[in-house]
Amino acid sequence: MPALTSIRTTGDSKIEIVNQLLLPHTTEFLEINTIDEAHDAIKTMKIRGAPAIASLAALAFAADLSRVSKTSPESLASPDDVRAYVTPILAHLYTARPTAVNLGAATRRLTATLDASIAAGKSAKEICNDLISEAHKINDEDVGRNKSMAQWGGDWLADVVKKNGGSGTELNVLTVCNTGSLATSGYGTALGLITYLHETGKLGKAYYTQTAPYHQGSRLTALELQTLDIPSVMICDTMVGSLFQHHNIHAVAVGADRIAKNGDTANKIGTYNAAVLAARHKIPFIVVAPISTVDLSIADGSGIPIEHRPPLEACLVRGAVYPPPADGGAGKQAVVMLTPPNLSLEGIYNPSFDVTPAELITAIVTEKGVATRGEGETVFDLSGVV
Ligand SMILES: CSC[C@@H](O)[C@@H](O)C(=O)COP(=O)(O)O
Repeated sequence: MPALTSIRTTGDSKIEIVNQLLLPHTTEFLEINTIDEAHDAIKTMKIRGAPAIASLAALAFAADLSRVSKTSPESLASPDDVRAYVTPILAHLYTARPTAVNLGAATRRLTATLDASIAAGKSAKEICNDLISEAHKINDEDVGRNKSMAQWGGDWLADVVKKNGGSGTELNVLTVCNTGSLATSGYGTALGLITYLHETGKLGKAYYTQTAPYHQGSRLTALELQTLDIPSVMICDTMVGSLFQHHNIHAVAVGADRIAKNGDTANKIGTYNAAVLAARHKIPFIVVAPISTVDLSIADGSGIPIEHRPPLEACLVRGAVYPPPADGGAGKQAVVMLTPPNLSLEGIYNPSFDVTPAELITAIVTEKGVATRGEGETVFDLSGVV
């Protein structure tokens, strides 16, 4: 089966996303026709995953600019008009989710394009064309770099295992959350590494946590692995320690929402738990993320803004009613409350991300290669990598 997709586009302005809140039981494509619809889709997690939200923001921006250039060209008559129009849009898109730096990297990159095109003395129309083409690049370049990261990381892991006396095949890799085609523009980051190992005959099994409370693992990673026919095992989030005690796991591979200059990494809640346990069991812990996820303006993890989701989200699970209908179709979609009625929402802690300190990370893989810590170092120096 072909890999899943999070965003599809037709022409220069039709954008559709798969509503990830309804997966894996219902595949519903939603049209994104305005900047506000893109902002809402990102904020409410109809689309999620650091690279995918940056791609949607960029594509929605391009579609909007292209539409306005055609329908009311008089509002974009001068370079100053273009700046006045696009600046608040980029600022608004940036507010949709705070932790994933890729969104900010995309809006900053578009602002830099605007500044450069204005400084070069271009006409308003040329500036708009530059912005639209740069926005498309943000989406288009994602798949290629994911494939590079997957290869760098997959080959590196096989070598490490061989150096430690293993065969470098039948590799069992645990992942957290969802980092595949649904979280990116295609192929994925950590899930891309797992896919690469599978494609090159080096994978034993992919293990993945359910990833409560949003269940990106049991809803999305399960679906992606099933679609790609990759042998896999799901575990509950609480089972990571048991898995490491009883099974031969060769690595943990995760994505990232923001990586500080010293390598401290924010990723889906539960990643830090897995890293602590991996260190205890001497299992390599690999972060796979594009360069755009590295934020050199933040010295260490204490400066990374952590999104707290609405408390109610931690009380709910989404899925389909069980048992499914006899005709083999998906059951009716349902949202079920797990907690007692009237439980105070003030008594619920719901951070969406945690920060794994660099000293627990064995390698950070980007499209440029594999960065490791120096001998005896507890941090990375990523300034040379970006
Ligand atoms: C390639 S995706 C990397 C991260 O964005 C991913 O691991 C993650 O934490 C996603 O969180 P989400 O809250 O689902 O957007």
